[in-house]
Amino acid sequence: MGSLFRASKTLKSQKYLSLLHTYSNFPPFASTFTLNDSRFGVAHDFCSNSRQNSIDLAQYSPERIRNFSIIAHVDHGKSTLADRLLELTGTIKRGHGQPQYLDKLQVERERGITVKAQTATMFHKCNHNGSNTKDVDKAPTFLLNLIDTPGHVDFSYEVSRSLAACQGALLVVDAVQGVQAQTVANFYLAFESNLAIIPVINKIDQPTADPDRVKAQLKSMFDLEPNECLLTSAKTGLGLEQVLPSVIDRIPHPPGNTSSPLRMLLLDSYYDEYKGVICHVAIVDGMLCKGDKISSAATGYTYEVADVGIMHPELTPTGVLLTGQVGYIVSGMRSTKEARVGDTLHHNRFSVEPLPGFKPARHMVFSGLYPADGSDFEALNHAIERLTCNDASVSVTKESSSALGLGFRCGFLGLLHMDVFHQRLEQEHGAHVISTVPTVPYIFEYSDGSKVQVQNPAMLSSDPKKRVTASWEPTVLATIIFPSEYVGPVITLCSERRGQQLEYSFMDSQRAFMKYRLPLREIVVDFYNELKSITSGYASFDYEDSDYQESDLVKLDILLNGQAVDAMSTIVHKLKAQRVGRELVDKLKKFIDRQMFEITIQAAIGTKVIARETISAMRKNVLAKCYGGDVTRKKKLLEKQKEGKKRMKRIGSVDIPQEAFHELLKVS
Ligand SMILES: Nc1nc2c(ncn2[C@@H]2O[C@H](COP(=O)(O)OP(=O)(O)OP(=O)(O)O)[C@@H](O)[C@H]2O)c(=O)[nH]1
Repeated sequence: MGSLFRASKTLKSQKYLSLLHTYSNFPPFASTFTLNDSRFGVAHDFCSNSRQNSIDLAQYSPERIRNFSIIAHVDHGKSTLADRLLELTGTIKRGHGQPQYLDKLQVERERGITVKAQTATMFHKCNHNGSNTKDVDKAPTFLLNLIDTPGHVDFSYEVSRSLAACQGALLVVDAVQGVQAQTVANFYLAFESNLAIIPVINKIDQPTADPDRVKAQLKSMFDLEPNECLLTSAKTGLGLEQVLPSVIDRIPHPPGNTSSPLRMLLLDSYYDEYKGVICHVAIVDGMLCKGDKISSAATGYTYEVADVGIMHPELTPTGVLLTGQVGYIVSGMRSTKEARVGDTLHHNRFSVEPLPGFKPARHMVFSGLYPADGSDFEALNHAIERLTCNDASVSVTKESSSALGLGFRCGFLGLLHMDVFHQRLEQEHGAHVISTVPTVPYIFEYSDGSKVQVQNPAMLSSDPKKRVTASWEPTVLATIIFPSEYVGPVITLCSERRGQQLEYSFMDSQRAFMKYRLPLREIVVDFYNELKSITSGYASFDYEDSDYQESDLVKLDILLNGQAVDAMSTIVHKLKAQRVGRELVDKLKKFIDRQMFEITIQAAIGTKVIARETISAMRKNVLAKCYGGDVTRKKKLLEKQKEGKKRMKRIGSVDIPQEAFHELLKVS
């Protein structure tokens, strides 16, 4: 495409026209496309659909496109920096009154974290040598696709997918906190994807900012040159003018072949009530027009493109997407099973070599999801299907529990991911769910020689002929960075969690760096909170999955009035069974209201009871504190009690509130 712009005006338009006719499904001259670039002198009719569209993408050859991500440790300022860049390029209004513009989900705004990668297309005039030109009118305009990514380790799958559409990344590091665990993880994700990395030291407005120390850390850990670091404050705007020129100058343009048949990578999708499935795509080769017929390499299904455009920052139809561009398509896909993230879409008339796609997500935590009201199973099914369209990293299979009825076993990338998924189910789809105790995927070997992966304790065979002869649990390689004065407590915590130290060094005089192999089971629940509390909030933590290790595992059952509640059983290390059993029983006692009869709560391994509590009988009288005769107040309290009961789950004869299930999740 580079030569395209060096060629004559006629050649340019002819080449585009011939490309369009070769690779689009439109017959020659039936479709027209308006090329408005004044340098061309003439306006060419090119594709009928873009006539109404004010943005003309035809003038952006790959040489004038930069696709980049913003990556960083949690809270180092990615979303704020993204806001400033969107304002700087006029993509959103300054003072638009909505900080962290790209954090669109309610859960993101409430928790102040990014959980979904978001793309926004910006246009910026700049001279290619990287300096903002004095003569703005003469400088060429670049099309910049910015992808804001989550920082939390549970969402690193989002980061690695986003990086597949990029050639470069801004590695944002807090000038006070310096390099943290997710800085290390994200750097290696970008490095292994061969991206150009621009270090950005942010928050330099802070009184305790120490950019020189951070520069030294970046040099010693990643060999990034101090003079390549940009110094910014996304809050005050200091130093921001260097960011986009550096992106244009230091990040290569997308490769891709404009004259090859269309190949586009499906990056993400979500369900829109009005438009159906909307897919985010990156055009790797060729071009796509509205009305084209495309096929999926994964499913073989064919679709007609009903709408195509860019996120600028909201969906903006352009009628066309060209090589190197990132945008969205609406193609009448009906379900999430059709929109497969990592799939290659191509014109149905040409068969193409599929793109490598993405590594499948590895699920770290499994949990059962059941409708709070058994009759809502279909509604929950529908809600999960819609949500997995926007979160392809969740695995879903149907399962049934004797206590909770029909439900789903879902695999998540971590506990925060699981929590966010629940919240989104409730907030975005109005579903009320009960989740079972999370478990990690164990492997068990039986006396008949068979081996099974167990994602649900209920799957463990109770057949006496099939005794468990060996068991294995998954482990992770954890990176922990923290101030050196906390070395003692961190080592103690890791040994309590059955960790094995692999590496121990100092990044500089103030910060220690440790690598541990830890059983996944030990970190999924509250390891990070504990680590934060023993280091006064200064430790950062990240992990990658590793091998399975042999381990002595047992199934721990919870019995209510002698009846086992399958949704509450869990698999634990034998040495920890006693403590975990006691904690589970104590928690349940706190959360189950006294009822008209006595309730016994027991924790047991096989037939051996290891902990027991009793709740004595009594009806909870909600009107006890309500003196006097205000009928409306009494009615209100009784209504509230009724509402509360609806949210309880009757197991055998015992009503268990939803919170009890949630509390059990926190026991490790
Ligand atoms: N003082 C100062 N504060 C900043 C700056 N940039 C961001 N912040 C603040 O830092 C906090 C985190 O900023 P975010 O932009 O949400 O960080 P993030 O990296 O996107 O966070 P995650 O999406 O959760 O990973 C917010 O309170 C911002 O206002 C800066 O340059 N200076």
